[in-house]
Amino acid sequence: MAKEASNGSTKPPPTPSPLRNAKFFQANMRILVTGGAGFIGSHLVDRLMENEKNEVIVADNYFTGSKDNLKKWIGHPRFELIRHDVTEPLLVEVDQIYHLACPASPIFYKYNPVKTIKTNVIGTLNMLGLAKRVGARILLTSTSEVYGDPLVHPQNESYWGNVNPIGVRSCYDEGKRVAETLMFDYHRQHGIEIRIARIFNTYGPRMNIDDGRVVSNFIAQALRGESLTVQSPGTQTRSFCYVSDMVDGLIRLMEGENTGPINIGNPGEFTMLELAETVKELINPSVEIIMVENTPDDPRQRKPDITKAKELLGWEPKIKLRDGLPLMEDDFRTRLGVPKK
Ligand SMILES: NC(=O)c1ccc[n+]([C@@H]2O[C@H](COP(=O)([O-])OP(=O)(O)OC[C@H]3O[C@@H](n4cnc5c(N)ncnc54)[C@H](O)[C@@H]3O)[C@@H](O)[C@H]2O)c1
Ligand SMILES: O=C(O)[C@H]1O[C@H](OP(=O)(O)OP(=O)(O)OC[C@H]2O[C@@H](n3ccc(=O)[nH]c3=O)[C@H](O)[C@@H]2O)[C@H](O)[C@@H](O)[C@@H]1O
Repeated sequence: MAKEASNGSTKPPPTPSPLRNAKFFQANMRILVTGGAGFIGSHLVDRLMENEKNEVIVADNYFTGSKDNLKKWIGHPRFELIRHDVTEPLLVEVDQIYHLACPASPIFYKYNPVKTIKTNVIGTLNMLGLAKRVGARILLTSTSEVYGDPLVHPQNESYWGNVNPIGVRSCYDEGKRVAETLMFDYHRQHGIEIRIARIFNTYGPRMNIDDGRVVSNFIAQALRGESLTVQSPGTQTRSFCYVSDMVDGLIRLMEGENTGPINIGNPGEFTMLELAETVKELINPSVEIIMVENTPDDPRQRKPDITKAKELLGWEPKIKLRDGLPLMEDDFRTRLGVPKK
């Protein structure tokens, strides 16, 4: 049983699938990754596939993800890729579910907000229903956006947040808040084994080139020789975690004994102007930095308090921003066809 934050009595977890006792059952761990064709999901799949005891099933509707991210596993006997939208029920027999499916870049989650909230609410309900039916443990990738425009800094998990319920970001941040609520209600009411990660801004290879998020925007702009677009006022802060650190944190959370929510992120905090200056210095000193208009409800500051992750998961990030940016640059150069001089 998970140790923590149950906020009330819980039922014991449901018994796992009868397949567990079947005569021809293989001792492999079957793992479903929703959103596994996306940025974080595909890196997670790479790590899970390294373990020969794991069978991995990816369910993705390819809204922001791509088969390309998984091409090295297509056809592998321990890997299966399903075109599936999580707003529809899914019937598979699995032991663990990493539930990532949801567009993450503000440009994409605001593109069809009704679909985004359906993905967060109905999609999470469907995955919890699946977890209940087969007795699987389920991990939700929630977000630091549940803290909204935070009035507490840095943010720890006991902060309830400052979120606009009717703004243009609400489909995502309120959607994730409901998803967290559903996770805890299924845990208390049905004994489902849950894990909640509150992910802070993550970057790395395989982000969509035109993803719209700040790190990928600045790197693509620097490589194309375009001006770096800092959205005003430029003093807003974010804390950036390299994707391999993130994947390590997610797996530790899934394998550990704590429900969470647990912040997973890198506490190194930068203003967007500082980030632009760093990208300019490291990638293309000849580009300009320009100030452009911002979007509504942009959080002014964000930095994770990772005390819980350190104590409960023995996790902390290893890769500093200055070391992670060049790793991402190499991947973007290859995809944009811009060789190093
Ligand atoms: N990258 C970050 O900085 C960050 C920060 C906080 C939380 N998260 C969370 O982590 C998860 C992964 O984020 P990412 O950065 O890899 O984003 P991403 O957009 O690259 O990946 C999301 C994946 O989910 C798929 N998807 C979207 N809607 C779906 C649906 N209805 N049914 C099935 N698949 C669907 C997409 O096609 C894509 O492959 C998301 O849940 C996101 O909210 C990410
Ligand atoms: O980590 C999180 O919890 C959330 O963070 C991000 O949302 P956001 O921080 O707004 O991400 P970006 O779009 O990358 O913006 C970061 C900052 O950069 C600024 N920005 C963005 C793009 C750009 O070209 N220039 C620029 O200055 C934005 O105004 C914002 O202040 C992710 O996109 C969400 O998926 C995720 O859940």
